[in-house]
Amino acid sequence: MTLYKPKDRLLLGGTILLGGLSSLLAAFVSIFLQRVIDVAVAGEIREFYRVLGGMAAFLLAFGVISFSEALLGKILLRNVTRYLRDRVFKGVMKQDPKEYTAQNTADYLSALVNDVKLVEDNYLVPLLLCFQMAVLFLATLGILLYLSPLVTFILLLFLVLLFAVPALMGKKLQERQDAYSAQLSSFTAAAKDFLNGYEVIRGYSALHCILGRFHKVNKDTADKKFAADRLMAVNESFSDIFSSLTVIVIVFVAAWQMMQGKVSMGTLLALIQLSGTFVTPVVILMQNIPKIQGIKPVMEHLAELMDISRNEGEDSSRQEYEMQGLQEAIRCTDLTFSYADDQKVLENEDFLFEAGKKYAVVGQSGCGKSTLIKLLTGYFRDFQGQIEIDGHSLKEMPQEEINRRIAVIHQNVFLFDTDIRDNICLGRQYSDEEIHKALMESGMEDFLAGMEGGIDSKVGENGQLLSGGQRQRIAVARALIRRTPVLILDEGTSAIDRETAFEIEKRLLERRELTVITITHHMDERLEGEYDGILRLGV
Ligand SMILES: Nc1ncnc2c1ncn2[C@@H]1O[C@H](COP(=O)(O)OP(=O)(O)OP(=O)(O)O)[C@@H](O)[C@H]1O
Repeated sequence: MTLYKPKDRLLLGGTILLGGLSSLLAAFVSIFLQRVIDVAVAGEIREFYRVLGGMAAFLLAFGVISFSEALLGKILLRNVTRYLRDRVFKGVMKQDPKEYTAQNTADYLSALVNDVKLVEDNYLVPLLLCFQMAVLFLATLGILLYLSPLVTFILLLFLVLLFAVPALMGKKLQERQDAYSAQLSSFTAAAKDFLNGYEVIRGYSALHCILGRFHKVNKDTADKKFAADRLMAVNESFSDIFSSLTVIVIVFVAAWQMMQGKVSMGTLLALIQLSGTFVTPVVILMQNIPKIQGIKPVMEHLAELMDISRNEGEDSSRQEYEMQGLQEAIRCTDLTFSYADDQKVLENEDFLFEAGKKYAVVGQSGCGKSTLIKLLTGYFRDFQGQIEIDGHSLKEMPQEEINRRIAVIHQNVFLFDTDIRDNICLGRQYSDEEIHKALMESGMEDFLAGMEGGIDSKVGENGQLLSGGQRQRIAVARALIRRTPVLILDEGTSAIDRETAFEIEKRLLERRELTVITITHHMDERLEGEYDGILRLGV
């Protein structure tokens, strides 16, 4: 899985380099310490000031390098997490509808929020730290070897034993991290569900029951995290014991060597100081290596979501579709479709929707009317039989080409949490005239006149600041402004009062160039005569 853009690789290299350099400098503090003590014991005052000056310059360089390294590290984290979220989001949105709906949207949310955070905390930060600590460790080892080979040899014996611990725990921790990540996803799904159900919970006094469910999923999540943390605790306590033991060993062995006259007072103090810089990297490496090993399943999950690189074929087939609009007809031949293998929703259906004509599709609830729309608009393409738009097979048509020809006004309108204008234009540029026309045709002007912010009024989360009818009129305007030659109304005016709905539909049916397909349970009898064909599904 690629975590970095090419320019971030440079950043990573720079961070590692500076991190290594600052660790190297940190290890050399002990040499200054040794020098200053030995000079002081010998009473060499001039040499004492020289060492002091050197120390000041050294600290300055150390500060600059350490700050630059910290800053580069933060920039790297920002870039990588941003890049990861962008790629996961893009990958998820590019899935085909069947793949997309196979998982709960909370899974995607959890990947974007929790899993990316886990990668930051348990992979990126530890990885940078480990590089830095590895350099610090090697530098310390070199200096230790120079000051006292005996102490170094004893410490190395400890190490062999200590690195066995994270290696043994890595796999178990990986399993527990994986379980925690999956549980976080379930937690997000449940919390999202309960929060969305606020009105039902209040209206049916279901709070007690929902609190119980929340308590359970919350407890399971905390337990899964604790299971992983418990393993980390073993690791952490082992590290603490090791730290104390190392210092004790160094002090005793070095003091014994001093009594033998083999090391100076300065070397003894330098060795004591080095015990810190020897222990710290080892402890940090011990604590972080299992984290890095444990994050593998989370990274694999993110990689799966990112790597859905579907070729939507927008450019490759543009030539073929130069003909704009709908010239002749949409023809469905022997159309069969099922969601599950054993249950056919549509079976051997034939339809012809000719350009400029008006059709009503009627049928009882559950007979497959909305499914037919999903097939006509290329949402599901794994049907049997044929759908052709002006002779072109819809299965091979790029989505963009289908969207240029067909717009749907859905019964359940989704509105983004922005303003009315944005919900109509959906990121495209339209002239004031085009917007005005769409507002008029969708019957929106009346209700906009009563709103202080007009078309720039906020709609709230999924349009909750508006009424159902107002939301539906926005959906009508959203479809009309695209000026597609085909308009499908999936009960698209059911939330609007009868008279306004009649007016809107009548106006649409009067537009000669427009092909209209209305899906409805209740056809206004005044409009029946306006249709060129009434298709009955499921009879
Ligand atoms: N995403 C889906 N996965 C599985 N089955 C589905 C899915 N969507 C719809 N169905 C099933 O397909 C059948 C047809 O559903 P569809 O929504 O097309 O009916 P409809 O005629 O539009 O119904 P209504 O008039 O009540 O809106 C139903 O039995 C429904 O349970």
